[in-house]
Amino acid sequence: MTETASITPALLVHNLTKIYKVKGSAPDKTALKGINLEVKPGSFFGLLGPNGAGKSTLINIIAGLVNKTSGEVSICGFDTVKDMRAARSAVGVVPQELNLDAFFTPREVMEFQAGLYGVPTSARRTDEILAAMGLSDKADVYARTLSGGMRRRLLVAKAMVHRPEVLILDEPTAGVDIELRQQLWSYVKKLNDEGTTIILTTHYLEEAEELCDTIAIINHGEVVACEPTESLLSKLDMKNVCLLLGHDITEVPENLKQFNATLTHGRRLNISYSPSKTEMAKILKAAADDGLNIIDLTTEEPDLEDAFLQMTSAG
Ligand SMILES: Nc1ncnc2c1ncn2[C@@H]1O[C@H](COP(=O)(O)OP(=O)(O)OP(=O)(O)O)[C@@H](O)[C@H]1O
Repeated sequence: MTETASITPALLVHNLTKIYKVKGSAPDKTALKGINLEVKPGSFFGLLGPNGAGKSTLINIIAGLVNKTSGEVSICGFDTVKDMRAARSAVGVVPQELNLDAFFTPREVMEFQAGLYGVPTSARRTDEILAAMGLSDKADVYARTLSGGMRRRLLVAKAMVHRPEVLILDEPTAGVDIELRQQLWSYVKKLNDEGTTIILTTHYLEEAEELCDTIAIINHGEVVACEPTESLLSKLDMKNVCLLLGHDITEVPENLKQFNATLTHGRRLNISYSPSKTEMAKILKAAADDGLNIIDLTTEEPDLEDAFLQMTSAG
């Protein structure tokens, strides 16, 4: 099926600016410099960027917690200002802070939230969501007795109460151990498979690489990249090759020095190169001219960490 321009984006951000007014003589802080973003419905979208890049500001504007300075944001076609109620019902946000009322139980948190969003009792899924988050046996204990990981999962459960079409997860796995992280992801993936659009901010690049079909990188309040994960990675003009030798050497041989080869072990040479500028055949010829006996060769593609560093190092 060909995509048509008429599909309503899950999230549309147009020319969005945020300037924080700072008290006193300090200059105002521009956190977002006219950014544009489009998230397709059903996408698993990653929002990455170094600390202070503007991710939280963006998420808080989408969630209606921070006022924008200029520009437009719409969720599933609803403008966050003109159609505020509809926009808010279309989105669920899992915040970074573990802000839960200590004297509510998970069941009460869920029921209270369902009430706030007007979810009829017959349509509530408190037990189902708590079970999916591994919280069934904690459903009736005070939130203050829950561990950090459990609180995080309760916040995810809470954000899902009104079945939002778009779920935003702001650093959801910070402080969550590996096993529970897997559990969280399997539930979030299931929601995504069922059609929920997921927007994720994370510092775990491998997590974004594994989960997200599209990734935006934001730096200094600007979007520096936004494209399908695979094409983002394939654009990186960098590859690593590792040569395993049949004999020990003590230093990088003469002909391979031009490729900035490094000796990581008596029999292992690593070379990073740009495929567009250097042909592998040239590296192999240099190695042969150096009289090296290569018994094995492995190549490595760049990962998201490389992309991230490359895209954010310019600023
Ligand atoms: N209330 C505020 N008043 C003034 N400046 C602010 C305020 N909130 C954020 N900023 C500034 O705006 C910029 C963007 O901050 P933001 O929290 O959105 O970044 P971030 O990408 O979410 O970072 P992190 O990954 O650390 O959460 C930063 O320079 C920050 O200091």
